[in-house]
Amino acid sequence: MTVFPTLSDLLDNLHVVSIPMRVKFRGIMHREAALFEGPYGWGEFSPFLEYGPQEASAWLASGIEAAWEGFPEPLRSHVPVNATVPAVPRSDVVRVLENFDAHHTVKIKVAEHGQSLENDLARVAEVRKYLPEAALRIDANAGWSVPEAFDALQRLAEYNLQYAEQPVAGIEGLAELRSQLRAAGNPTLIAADESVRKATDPLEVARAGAADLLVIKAAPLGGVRNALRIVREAGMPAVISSALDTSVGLSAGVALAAALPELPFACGLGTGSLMTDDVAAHPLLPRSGALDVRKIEPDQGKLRVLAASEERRSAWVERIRAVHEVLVNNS
Ligand SMILES: O=C(O)CCC(=O)c1ccccc1C(=O)O
Ligand SMILES: [Mg+2]
Repeated sequence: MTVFPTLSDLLDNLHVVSIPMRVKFRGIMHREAALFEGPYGWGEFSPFLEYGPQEASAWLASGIEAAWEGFPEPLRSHVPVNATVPAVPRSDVVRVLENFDAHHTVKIKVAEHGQSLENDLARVAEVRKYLPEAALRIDANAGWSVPEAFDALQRLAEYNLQYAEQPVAGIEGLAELRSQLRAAGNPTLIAADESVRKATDPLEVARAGAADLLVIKAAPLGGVRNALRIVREAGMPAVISSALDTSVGLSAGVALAAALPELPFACGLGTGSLMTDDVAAHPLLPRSGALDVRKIEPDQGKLRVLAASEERRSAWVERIRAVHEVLVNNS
């Protein structure tokens, strides 16, 4: 990065927000995010709370890129997005879907800790019953073993899944599952998510031929330009997805999706619909199943209403201090 803010540049106009969610996701009901303004606009820093400074440093680099460098030129004006159904009980599926304005593509979370395959099958069946024509994809967040994933994907074959995202942990597991499915005549495509965004080398999946496509998130990959380079070098189709960000963070994902030469699948950037509120006066919410490519500025009133407690703000200031130091030492 050519331009790099000091710690006080980041802290001088820091806003920490806590946004209530409509539905539990990754076990949380409130999403916290730190936002800051630089010469090019606003950036977001919102690594999940369990991430240490090293892992979180890519997220800070992404927020800094947005605020101190801006985004590359877009190649399109709209980005089609999927609806996302968290691992809710079957009885909540329709309520969740109703929060999304279009349903051409739906991603359904499965293999949640403490649930059974029967819960997953019921959830997918409920989505299909409500949306007979939608393209369906599942995301197991590495929650299955290879035999469990094989069994689950055989039982889900009747839904003609668009793809299965990170069905198992690890690149070897993905490759093994993929060849078992093909040998059994099951054509379900395999997408890698955690195996890209949490890997020491994000290109390893591509080299190993362990997946058919990549799920790419701007923040954990260090920002839009770095993610663009990874997609280019991987030479594989990419689906851009959110990290459950505010509209500021989502706008980095949208900028990334808009700058990709090819965008064959709907992106997982419609997650604003899972939140009760947002920092922008006009949040990045899907219209007719797509997001506009546009710049996002938080609204001062929203920042006030959604402000986190003093205690949580201090925790984020400490976190930024530690993560900024990692970036400085790595540069
Ligand atoms: O891709 C989507 O539809 C929504 C984004 C999503 O699922 C997600 C959001 C936050 C953290 C992890 C994930 C994930 O893809 O695993
Ligand atoms: Mg995923």
